[in-house]
Amino acid sequence: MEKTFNLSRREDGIAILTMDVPGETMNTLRSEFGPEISDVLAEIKSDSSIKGLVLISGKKDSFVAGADISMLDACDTAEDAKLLSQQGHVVFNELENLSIPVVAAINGACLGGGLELALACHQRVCSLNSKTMMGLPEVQLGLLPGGGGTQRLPRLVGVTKALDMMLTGKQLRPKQAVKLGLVDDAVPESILLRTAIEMALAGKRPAKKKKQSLVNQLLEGTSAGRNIIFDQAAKQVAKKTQGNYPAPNKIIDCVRQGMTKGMLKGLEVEASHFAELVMSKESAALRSIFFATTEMKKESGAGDAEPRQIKKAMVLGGGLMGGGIASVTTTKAKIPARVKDINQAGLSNALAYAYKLLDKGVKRRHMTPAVRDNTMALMTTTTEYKGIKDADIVVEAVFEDLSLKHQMVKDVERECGEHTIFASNTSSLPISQIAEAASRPENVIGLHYFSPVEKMPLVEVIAHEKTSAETIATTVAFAKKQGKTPIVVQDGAGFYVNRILALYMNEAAQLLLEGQSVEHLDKALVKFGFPVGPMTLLDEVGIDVGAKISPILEKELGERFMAPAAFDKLLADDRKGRKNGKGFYLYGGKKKAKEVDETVYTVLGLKPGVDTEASEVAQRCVVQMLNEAVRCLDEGIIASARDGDIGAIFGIGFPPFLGGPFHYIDTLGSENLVNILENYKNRYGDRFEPAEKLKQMAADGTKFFN
Ligand SMILES: C[C@@H](O)CC(=O)SCCNC(=O)CCNC(=O)[C@H](O)C(C)(C)COP(=O)(O)OP(=O)(O)OC[C@H]1O[C@@H](n2cnc3c(N)ncnc32)[C@H](O)[C@@H]1OP(=O)(O)O
Repeated sequence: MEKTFNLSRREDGIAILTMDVPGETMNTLRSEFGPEISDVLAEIKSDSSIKGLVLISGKKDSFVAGADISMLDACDTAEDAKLLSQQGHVVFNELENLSIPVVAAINGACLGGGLELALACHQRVCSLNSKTMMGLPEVQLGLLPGGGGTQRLPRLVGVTKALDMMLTGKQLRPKQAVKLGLVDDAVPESILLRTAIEMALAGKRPAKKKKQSLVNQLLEGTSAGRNIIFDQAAKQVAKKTQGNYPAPNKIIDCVRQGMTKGMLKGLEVEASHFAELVMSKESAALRSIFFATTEMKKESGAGDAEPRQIKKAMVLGGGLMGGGIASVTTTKAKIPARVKDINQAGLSNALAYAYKLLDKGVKRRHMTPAVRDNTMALMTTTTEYKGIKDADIVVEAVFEDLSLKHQMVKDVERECGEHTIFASNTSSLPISQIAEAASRPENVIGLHYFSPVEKMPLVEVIAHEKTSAETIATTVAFAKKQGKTPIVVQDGAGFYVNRILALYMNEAAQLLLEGQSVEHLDKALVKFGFPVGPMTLLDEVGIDVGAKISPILEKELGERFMAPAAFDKLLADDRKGRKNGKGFYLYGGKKKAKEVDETVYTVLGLKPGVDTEASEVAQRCVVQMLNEAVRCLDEGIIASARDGDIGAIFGIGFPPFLGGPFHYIDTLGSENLVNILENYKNRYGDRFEPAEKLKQMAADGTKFFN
């Protein structure tokens, strides 16, 4: 069998240990490597000519991406998982206890177990390659660093900073890693190996400890101080996770026990907690998201169709969405974008949007002002159709007005090339209706972004029946370059995400009209696992936007989408939400905590105070979303349950620890869900009628995923 580890000796006594997993694009750690690495370590220990060791990756732009997540997925019992962690401890401890200096030379992704491997080395040097990132992202998989990271990281960089890294899963760039003390140096890739060799030749040295503030020294230097840190961290975790994610508290416990009772005890606790988490339903759900998104990265969205290259883009409309789209096009995809608006204000907004994003990078020191300015030069502006003949794609982001979009289709076909794609960012209008104005309908497609564009990872690529496969593939590739996760959905009012969101929001509105308070509603859905509650979301998206979409959905999809009429009173009272400082909440005040605008009850003629059990409030809203998601799958709006899960999680923040609507239905059981819906139908009306596909699955006892 081809080897993963290759040991080469130099005349100066430094040995180079190269890790290169055969046939893989990334190095990952697998238990099967155990015997091989143990043999290599034995060889090193027995060879007195070896004066030092440098560990490096044989992969381009990647050090080690962590433990093989598929290996973790294959664990049948907690004991299996515990053994994996303990194996890692044995190898990493043996590496750390070598008498010769061991230096990790890091280029590219160094994540999870990969960073734990580097932490077991005596020193670390990384390249300044833009792909060099270091972090312990296990918490994002519902796990914790099971290769000694919960013990070595706090001892290297301090408890506070170690907890911050492990509880957020943040990935550090080279200079950030040097500043933190995670690595000893960051050098150009061309001299990485040479630098590591020099460090090894210089002999074993204690890692450069970064000076800590007096407060931190006091806090971290005493058990009482550390307990304050741990208790504070636990409070923050409780607030952020609402108790829905077990990993963070176990990370805190590993660090607490290790710092209190010693590293040996800490490693023992780490292996036990790691094992429990590997077998947890939350981690299984989060791992399924990793596998799904990794699989989607390789899909064109249109079978074998080859995407055309996008060398230049145009964005019509420089407002909130247009500005965001132009910004991610230039700052992420590095594709020139020409923004057209009817006035300078819109153009200035787009420029300011991009500059603000880039300047944040300069302030955080991971971008130079020159890079910022060169990237800004990729964005040009115009109030006329000039300089766009060579645009490969035009993204339209103007008002939801069909006649206006028809005019733009005609303008683009007149002013641009015959292959130029017209991609509409419409959030509700069927693409087939927009394409009616096109003489080349095969070039017309929907490309629906979510606000804020630079943060929300999802885009919906909406094909109407005449959209060509090449147009789909090209649009999907364009979105991926922008750093987006695209799902291809079929044409239909509201597409997928807004369609399932609409019923969820309507149910929240019904609950409000029944007397639930705004804050009770929002707290109930945040407790369930959403990032924000429905009333906050409506304020953020815009009450006027929601009011515009509802009648379109009702007309196309039926009266279950009819929004409560009382909500018209909100618009009559000019309540649009955050955008005009008047909605369900107060805006512009000095208080940090958001306050409900109590006058909203007067406008709606309500006296709140019913406040039913939060779990039922949440369930009524969520089962509406689940039921409609099943209808979307049944109608072919989404191609798979996988896409439906990713769309809901990445588009509206459906709780990731539940794996998405379809994983959640499997967890609930379709029969159980049908019973819940039937019960609500009897109590609250036909809008809870279970989807036909769901009833069939309940009868057949089938699941969406095996
Ligand atoms: C011991 C404990 O501490 C437990 C752990 O270490 S848990 C694992 C922690 N590591 C991670 O969470 C990192 C996961 N990977 C990524 O975030 C990304 O893959 C990347 C940032 C490393 C690289 O991203 P990108 O350049 O976009 O490449 P892909 O995501 O497409 O990945 C390329 C192929 O590598 C496979 N892969 C990457 N990481 C892992 C992993 N940890 N386990 C298994 N496989 C991994 C990925 O599936 C791709 O494989 P393919 O065959 O090419 O499709």
